[in-house]
Amino acid sequence: MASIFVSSRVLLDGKFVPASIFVSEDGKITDIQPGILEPSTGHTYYDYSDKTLLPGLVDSHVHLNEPGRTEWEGFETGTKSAAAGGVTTVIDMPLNAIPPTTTVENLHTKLNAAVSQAWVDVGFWGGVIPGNDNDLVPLVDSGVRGFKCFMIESGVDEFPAVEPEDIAKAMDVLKNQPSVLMFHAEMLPPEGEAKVADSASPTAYDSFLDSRPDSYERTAIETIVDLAAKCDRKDTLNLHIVHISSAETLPILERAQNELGINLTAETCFHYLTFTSETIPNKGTHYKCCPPIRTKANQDALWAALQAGVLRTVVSDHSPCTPALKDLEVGDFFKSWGGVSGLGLGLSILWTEASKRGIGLEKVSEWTTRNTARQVGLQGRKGEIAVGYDADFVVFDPEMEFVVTEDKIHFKNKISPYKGLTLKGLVEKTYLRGNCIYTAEDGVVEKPVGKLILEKRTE
Ligand SMILES: NC(=O)NC(NC(N)=O)C(=O)[O-]
Ligand SMILES: [Zn+2]
Ligand SMILES: [Zn+2]
Repeated sequence: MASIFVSSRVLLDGKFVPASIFVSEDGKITDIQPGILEPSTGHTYYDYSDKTLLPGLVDSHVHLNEPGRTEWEGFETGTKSAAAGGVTTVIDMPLNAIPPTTTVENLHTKLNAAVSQAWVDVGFWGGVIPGNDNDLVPLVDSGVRGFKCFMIESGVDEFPAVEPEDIAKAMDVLKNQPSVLMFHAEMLPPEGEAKVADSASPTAYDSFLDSRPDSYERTAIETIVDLAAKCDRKDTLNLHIVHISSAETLPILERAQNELGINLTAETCFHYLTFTSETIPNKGTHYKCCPPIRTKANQDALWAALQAGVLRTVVSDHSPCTPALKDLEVGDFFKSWGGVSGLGLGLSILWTEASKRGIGLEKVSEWTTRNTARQVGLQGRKGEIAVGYDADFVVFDPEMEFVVTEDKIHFKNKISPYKGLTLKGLVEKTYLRGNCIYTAEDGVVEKPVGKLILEKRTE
């Protein structure tokens, strides 16, 4: 049956207004009326008149690791934890599953693993590695949303880093495609690897921080911008930097965006906006990620860049592993796997921090939902409450506080620096294409109704 959702606070076009949303049987928004309408015959009526209704989040950077490293994460646990956090769409990264998503055949191996295990809608990134330039267009045609490459070792052997020549080739192939080329932007600077004192303790966070300095990120992004500036069709080439951690990159991004005419967007992550290096304990390897979490002053500059629009999206970069690989007992930052787990906690995390800074929930939604949907080419379908869009909703209580205890964590390995924090803002219910997929009382529904997103991008 068709349905009506009503609320006094619906996020419509960036503003909270009272509205009634009509949803068709197949889960599309067919009409939006101002104000709170009465129930009408022929419609199931969902009364959230005292609640806040947001569009379902689109987390464009998650590693689900299945098949091949399903003990790290999997489609079932990953998408359930997304559902529990109001995330109705995730886009899976091309690495850490075996095989990596670098050929159409490998994509199909992943799709076979994902099918009937999607509690939310799942899209896929492809990967660029040395020598797979002939695989890129077939992957675009098979529906990948774009491609990630590494400019430094990725941590897994089957996903090697690219050289500038490989990037130039990929730019040339993708410049006329409806796609986006994305970069793990850390690269050794001309002076070589950062020197960490022999006496530095491997369990001290500062030793790790010193080993991945700002100059790695600056060097990578300068290289990308130089290569893009040389591309003959930079007007049709979409580029994106994943997980920006260093504020020293911001002037380079701004110049590329505003002066060089390069279509370059960039994201940062929940953890860079929440944690600071000054307060990470020694042996705290659950905070280890690459690039690393930096200083408080650096973090303030990332917040300012979001508000200025230099950074446009905030994502989880959920990159989990098994407890043994985190090396928590010894706490050696150089041996531990790099990656922070936080899938599904993002809305509450970001709202907790934003509200301390006097930033509205409208902005939080824009960065995690509307802008991420655009980045992955799902504008017109995901990321907003608007006619013609999927009826993906979060019923959110912005005032309710909760402690992140293990029972609130739905991902497979419950290792996370967010554990124990008090967060503000509770996801009460999540709807995917008009179907309730999560309630705070009863948890995630039994049967998955998520779809694999494989339609080719249009831009
Ligand atoms: N192999 C990885 O999953 N790496 C990830 N690891 C992080 N961010 O620490 C990433 O996205 O680069
Ligand atoms: Zn990365
Ligand atoms: Zn990642």
